[in-house]
Amino acid sequence: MDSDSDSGGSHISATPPRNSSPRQNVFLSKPKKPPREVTKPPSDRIEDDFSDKFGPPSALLFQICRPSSPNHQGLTLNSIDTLPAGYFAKSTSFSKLQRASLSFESSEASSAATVLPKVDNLCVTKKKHLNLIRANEPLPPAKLRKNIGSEGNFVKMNLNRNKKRFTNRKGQKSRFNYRRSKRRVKSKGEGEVEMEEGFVVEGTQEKKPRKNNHSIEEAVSAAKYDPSDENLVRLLNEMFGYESFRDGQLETIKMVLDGKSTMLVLPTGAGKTMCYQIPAVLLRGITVVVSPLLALMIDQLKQLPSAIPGSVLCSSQTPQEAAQTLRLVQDGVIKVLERGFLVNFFMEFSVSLLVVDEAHCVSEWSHNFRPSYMRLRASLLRARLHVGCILAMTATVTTSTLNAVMSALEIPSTNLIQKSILRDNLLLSVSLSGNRQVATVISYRMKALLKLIKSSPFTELHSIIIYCKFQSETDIISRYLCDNNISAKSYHSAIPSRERCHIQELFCSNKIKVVVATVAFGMGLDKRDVIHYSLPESLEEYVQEIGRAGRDGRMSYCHLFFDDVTYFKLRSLMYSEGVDEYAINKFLCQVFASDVNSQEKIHSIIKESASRRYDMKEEVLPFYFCDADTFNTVGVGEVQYLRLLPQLNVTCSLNFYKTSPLLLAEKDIVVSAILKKSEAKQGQYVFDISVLKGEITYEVKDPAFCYSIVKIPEDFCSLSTHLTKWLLQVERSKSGKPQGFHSPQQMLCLQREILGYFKGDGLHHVPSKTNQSSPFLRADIKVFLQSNSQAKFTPRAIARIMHGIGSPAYPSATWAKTHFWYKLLFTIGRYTHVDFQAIMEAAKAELMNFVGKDIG
Ligand SMILES: Nc1ncnc2c1ncn2[C@@H]1O[C@H](COP(=O)(O)OP(=O)(O)OP(=O)(O)O)[C@@H](O)[C@H]1O
Repeated sequence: MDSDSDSGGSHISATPPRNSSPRQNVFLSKPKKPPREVTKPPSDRIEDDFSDKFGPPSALLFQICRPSSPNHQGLTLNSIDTLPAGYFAKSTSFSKLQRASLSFESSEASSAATVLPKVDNLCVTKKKHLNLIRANEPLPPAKLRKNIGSEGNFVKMNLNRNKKRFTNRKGQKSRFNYRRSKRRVKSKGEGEVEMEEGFVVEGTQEKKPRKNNHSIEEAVSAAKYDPSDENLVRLLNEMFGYESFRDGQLETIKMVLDGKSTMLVLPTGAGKTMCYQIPAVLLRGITVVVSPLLALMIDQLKQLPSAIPGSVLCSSQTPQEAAQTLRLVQDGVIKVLERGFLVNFFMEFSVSLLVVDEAHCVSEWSHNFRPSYMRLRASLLRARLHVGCILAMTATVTTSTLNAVMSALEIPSTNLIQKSILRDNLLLSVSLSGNRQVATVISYRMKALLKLIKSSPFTELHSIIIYCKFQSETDIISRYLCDNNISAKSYHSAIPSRERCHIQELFCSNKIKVVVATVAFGMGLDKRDVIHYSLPESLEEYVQEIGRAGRDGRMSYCHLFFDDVTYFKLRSLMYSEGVDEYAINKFLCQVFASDVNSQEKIHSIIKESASRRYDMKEEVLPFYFCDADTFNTVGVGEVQYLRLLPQLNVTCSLNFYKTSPLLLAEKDIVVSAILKKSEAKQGQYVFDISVLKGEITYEVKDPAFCYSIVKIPEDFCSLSTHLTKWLLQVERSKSGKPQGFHSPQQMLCLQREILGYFKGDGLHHVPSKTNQSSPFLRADIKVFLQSNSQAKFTPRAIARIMHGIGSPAYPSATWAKTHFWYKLLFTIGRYTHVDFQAIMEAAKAELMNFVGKDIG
C-alpha cells in the first residue's frame, strides 16, 4: 500500500473529550517580554486518559533518596541521593533505542583511522600541536609534524562523511582553544536525527612537565630493547609525565607488544588511549586507529604527546588534501593511503597495530552500531592490511556484544582485559517522578531540579552540566534557572558557533555555574558534575555521558531524573525506524531495477525521495546494504550483490544564459556530451565546467546512494524476508532491552543495575510498563481512518501516529495536528503507553474493516 501524507490530521477521536487542549504547548509559548519575572514550571494543565495510566500525583516532587549511612540503611526522601558508585545495587535500565547514527557509508567507510609511527629518533620541539583546532576553518590537510625525527608519522583518517573541517588554532592568546566536534547522533524533536556539534575545549593546564628529549629517547630505546614493567613505567614517566600505569594499561600494552590481539574494556576516562600510544612508539610499523567519529579522532589526536607525530585524514578532505597527506605519509613512514574504504587505504603497506576504538560499533546488537564498522572483520583486515595485531577498545559493551566483537575481530577469549564499567570516583544518584500526569511530571521535574541545585552538594559545586534530550528543553530550563538566581546558559547546535564558544569559555572560567546542554557539550572538559534532566536513551549512553564527569580523578556527582513521560517518548522513538517487509521488497525492486547487462553501470537512489516513498528514514536505508549475509560488499566467498560507491549529489541542473543549448553543443563537445545525457536523472556525469564560464551555471543537488550491481538476486521475496527478519531482530534487541523501573527501591540500585546490565546480554528482565491494549484504541483508529479517508496507511504508520512519532511519509508537521498528539516540550502520542505491536494489530484489523467497507 502506498503511503500518502498529504492528508490533514484528524481532530476527531473516540476518546472522551478532555477539559483542556492537550495540543497546547504549555512550555514553548514565550512571554511577550523577555521574562524578568520568575519562570514558573508548567503546572498541571493537562488532564487526560494518558495520565490515568500513571495514577495521581503524589505529594513529593520526586522521590529523591540518599543513604543516611554508608551502608545506606535508611533512605530519606527529601534529600539528595549521593551514592558512591558501587554502593547500591539492583536494577536500573532505560528504554533502549536504536540509535539513529547510521549514515550511509559507502565504500568510504564511516570510520576514522589513526596511524601512529615507529619513533626512533625523537626530537621534540615546541612546535604547535596539531590538536589545536579552530572552529570555522577546514581540517588541516593532514600535515605531519616534522619535528619528530626521521621516523614516525601519525595519520588519522576519518572515512566518515562529516562535512565540517577543522584546523589548527593560530592565536594562542586565549586561555582556551576551541575546536568543533561532532560527538554523536542523537534524537531530536520528533525522532529526527541530528548530528550534535560541540566544541572541545582545550584548557591551558598541562598534565605534568615533560622530561627533556634526551631522556625520552633513552626511555624509548630501553623499552624497545627490553619492554619490562620497569622500562615501560619509565617511558610513561618520561613521555607522559605520569608516575604509574592505571589498572589494565600495563597488561594491555604488554599484550600488544607481544603481538597478541586484545579486547580492552575499561571505563570512560580510564586511560584507554595510553594502551596504544605507548605501543605506537615502540612498534616498528604503523599504528592505525579506527574511530567512528571525527570528533573522537580529534580528541585522540589531541591527547598525543608531542613526541608522537600525527595528523588526520578524513573523507571530508578534498582530493588535494588527501593527496598531500599521502605524500607526507610516503615521505615519512606511512606508505600509501587512498580515499575510500579503510581497507583500500592501507592495501600497500602493513600495519603493526590496528586499534578499533569504540569497538562495540562493530556489532549490530550494540547501542551504536555503524554499518561501516561491520566491514571490520579480522579476515579482511589481515588479508588486505596485513594487520599484525588488533586492539579493540570500548567502555560500554554487554557480554553478547563483546562476544560478537571478539568473534568478528578474531580475538581469542583469553585475550580479554576487562575492568569495571564504572569508575569509582563517580557518585551516582537518581530521582523518580513517580506516577504523574503528563504535564505535572515536567513541572515537578523542574522544581525538583531547582531544589537539587540549591541543596548540597550541588549548591557548592562550580561547574554543572545539565543534559537534556531536546533543544527546547535546554532553553526553558536555563531560563528557569536564571530566573531563580542560578547562572546558567543553554547550549545546543542551533546556537551560533561564536556564542557557543563564548558560553564554553564562561563555563570554563567559572563565570557561569550551569550549562544546560544537549549531549554535544562537555567533550574535552575535565572538571564538572553532571545532571541528567532527561533520561538518556540507553544505559550505554548514560554510562558514556557520566563518563565525562570526573576525568581528572576527583569525586564527581552524577544525578539522573527519571520520569515516565520521557521514558515513554524514548520507547516510542524506538519504533521510528521499523520497516515492513513489503516496503523492503519494493525498495529492493528499485535497487535492482536494471537489466542484467547494466552491472557495470553506476546506479543511484536519491535518499530523500526513496525515504518518502518507502517510509524509511534515510539513516535506516544503509542497513539494507550492510547485512553481512546479503549485501556484504567485501566478504570473501559470500554472496555479493552490490558494490557501494561514495554518495553523490546526483541531480545536476544546467542553466544556459547566452547561447541556446543546441548551438552551444555544436561548438563544444562537452556541452554536447552533457546534453546527450541530459535526460538522465541519476548517475554522475563529470565534465570540466570551467570552459563554459559565463555561458552556463549549474547546481547539484539530491544526495544519493550510489552503487554498482554485482549480481542480481534470484529471489527478491526471500531476500526481503531475510532482511526484514534481520532488521526485526536488531529492533527487538533494542526494544526488548531495559524497559524501566518499578519502584524507587529499584532506582536506588543504579550502580549494580548498570554493572549487571553490562555483564549480561543487554536484555534486561524488568517487566514492560506498556499496556497491551486500551478500551478506546480500536474506536479511535476507526475514527482516525474515517476522518483521513483520503490517505493511505499501513498498520505501522497508524501505530506511529498513535505513538506520536513522525516518519518520512507521515511527517510530524502534518500529523502532530491530530487529536492523538500532545505537545509538551516534545510531542507524545495518546497511545504511547500502549504496546506498539498491539496498536499495529488493532490498526490492521481496522484497516481491513475499512478497506472492506470501502470496496463494498
Ligand atoms: N597512567 C595514567 N596516570 C594518570 N593519568 C592518566 C594515565 N593514563 C591516562 N591518563 C589520563 O586519563 C585521562 C583519560 O584518558 P583517556 O582519554 O585515554 O580515557 P579513555 O579511556 O580513552 O576515555 P574515553 O572512553 O572517554 O575515550 C587523560 O587525561 C589521560 O591523560
